[in-house]
Amino acid sequence: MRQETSMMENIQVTLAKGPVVQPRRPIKMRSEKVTVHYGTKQALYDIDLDVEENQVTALIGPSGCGKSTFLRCLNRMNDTIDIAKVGGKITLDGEDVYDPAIDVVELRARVGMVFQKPNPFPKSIFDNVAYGPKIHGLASTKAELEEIVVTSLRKAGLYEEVKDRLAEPGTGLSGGQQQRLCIARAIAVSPEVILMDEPCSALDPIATAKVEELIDELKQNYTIVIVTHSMQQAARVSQRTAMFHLGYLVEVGPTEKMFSNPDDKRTQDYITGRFG
Ligand SMILES: Nc1ncnc2c1ncn2[C@@H]1O[C@H](COP(=O)(O)OP(=O)(O)OP(=O)(O)O)[C@@H](O)[C@H]1O
Repeated sequence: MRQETSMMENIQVTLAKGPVVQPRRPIKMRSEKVTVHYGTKQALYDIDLDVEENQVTALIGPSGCGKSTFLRCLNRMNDTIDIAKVGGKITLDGEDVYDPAIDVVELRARVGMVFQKPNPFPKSIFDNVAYGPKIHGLASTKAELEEIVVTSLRKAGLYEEVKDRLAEPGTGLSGGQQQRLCIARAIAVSPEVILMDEPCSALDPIATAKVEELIDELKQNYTIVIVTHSMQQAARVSQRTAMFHLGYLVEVGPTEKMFSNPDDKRTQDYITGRFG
């Protein structure tokens, strides 16, 4: 009970530092009655969720509730899983992302993804970031490409640490630096939305703090959806929180409200550590 109270106190302290009034923003992505089946097993039921522009939306809920499955619906990463079948509708700026006319490679440049475990390519730091802009034809000269790489590394808060070793392998960086390199790689193709699937779960507290600071800065230019198991992290970085349970979206709302006065008992139980 004491542990529960102190977790709530921590979250309250974190929230107390954040902005209090959260005006609603334009809707960047909208999910309507989204379902996912893996074979015969249903993983998501009728998910209606609006993702607001230039905000961080946190997806929380106990293990196996469908957070990652939902995240992967947003840029059609579930297409890569043979047995996954997605129903319902998802739009990006009002455009149906499951429309057969949509170029999925293009979609994934607009809706980028950062994974749980940093996964730099076995290439140099420079090439890791340059790869996307090259295949998408975003630079017509070497100088333009260099400019994109440097700007992306700066935006990811990594440039100062790596500027003297851009030709060295990305895999030689620390875990936290590798994760920021992966964020730079996502940024390099000028995405509009960045999906993050537990981006700090493999990082130590200092590297986690750096990535969290970065997420806070990135929301000025990008819309971010993050899956996290850490209630403190959700409270620190997000403006909106969506609570999933057993494949259902239990509730979604301003993070402050979700952690201080949730509507649903399951949210209350989860954030106070009663299950999960
Ligand atoms: N590739 C897959 N094939 C079959 N079933 C899957 C697959 N991926 C996920 N599932 C199932 O879908 C359900 C939701 O899983 P998902 O990974 O989306 O949950 P989660 O909330 O992200 O979990 P965690 O917090 O543990 O990462 C689970 O029952 C899981 O076993």
